[in-house]
Amino acid sequence: MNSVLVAQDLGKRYGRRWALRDCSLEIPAGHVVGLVGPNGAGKTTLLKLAAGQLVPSEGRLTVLGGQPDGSASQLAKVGFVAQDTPAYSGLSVEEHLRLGARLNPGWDAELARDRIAKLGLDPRQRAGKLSGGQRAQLALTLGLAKRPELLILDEPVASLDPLARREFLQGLMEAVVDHDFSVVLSSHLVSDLERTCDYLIVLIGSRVQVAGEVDKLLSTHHRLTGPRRDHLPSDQHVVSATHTDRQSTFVIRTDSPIHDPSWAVTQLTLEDLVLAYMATPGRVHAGPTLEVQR
Ligand SMILES: Nc1ncnc2c1ncn2[C@@H]1O[C@H](COP(=O)(O)OP(=O)(O)OP(=O)(O)O)[C@@H](O)[C@H]1O
Repeated sequence: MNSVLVAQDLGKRYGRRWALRDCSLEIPAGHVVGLVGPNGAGKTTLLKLAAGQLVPSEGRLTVLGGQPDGSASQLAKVGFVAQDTPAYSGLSVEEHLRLGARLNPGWDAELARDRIAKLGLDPRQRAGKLSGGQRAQLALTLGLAKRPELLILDEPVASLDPLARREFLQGLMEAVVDHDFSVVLSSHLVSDLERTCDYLIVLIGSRVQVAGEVDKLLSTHHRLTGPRRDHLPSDQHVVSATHTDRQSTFVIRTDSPIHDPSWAVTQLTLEDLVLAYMATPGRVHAGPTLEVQR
């Protein structure tokens, strides 16, 4: 597998406090990857480490085959759009583009100019006077015009209204089609990820709970609803379980078809799947009775 990022026992500590610890994961190339997890899971820390903005306290991290050490060659390969879509408020749009050109050897001036024109942004307007959506688009333009092999976006659309979010993500997707690069995108807005991402990682407490291609994840996770049972067989990977007095609902992960007629089997949306992992991270239930044909 060609990987854009490989982390092994990666950790980052601030004083005595670990922001990320024992994090191991591998992100394959050629995907738009959605990174989700609850507040404080370590997503921003992981993404900043990958972008070379933080130095690991322990473990190993390889991004595009190199160390994210802040070197010019590594910085040229990785674009980073940070959480607060930063821009220099006193600089105009045009000045941002000029700065981008000066700082990035692979700068695609035509892409940047075309994008700004298409967005209808006035090149003379100061970034501080742009709307949140326009500032996010400017930050995305700066990230794209670097022509990175990997573009990392940390909750870029969190503060945008639904239309601005859609336009931002559409712009991102068009750029991926045109220029063929890998993307890692963190967001709490799973419905946005559902439209955008083809690979998902759920990170909780620094640990990957589940990772894989979205289609595959959706086809191997099922919701079972039926008469109350406290447990499923120990070989079942139970992601979550909820019970009323008379009814049980399990979310399970399996490649096999389910033939037990006492279960109503329904498919999950990506949001259901993420919530199932977030509700009961890492829990695997054991016990009797589920007929699964192998
Ligand atoms: N500069 C810092 N100093 C001390 N602790 C920090 C620092 N940055 C992050 N942390 C802590 O590290 C943990 C992980 O933070 P991080 O921002 O990586 O999580 P996150 O998953 O991105 O959260 P959110 O979804 O809220 O953005 C949190 O407990 C946070 O308080």
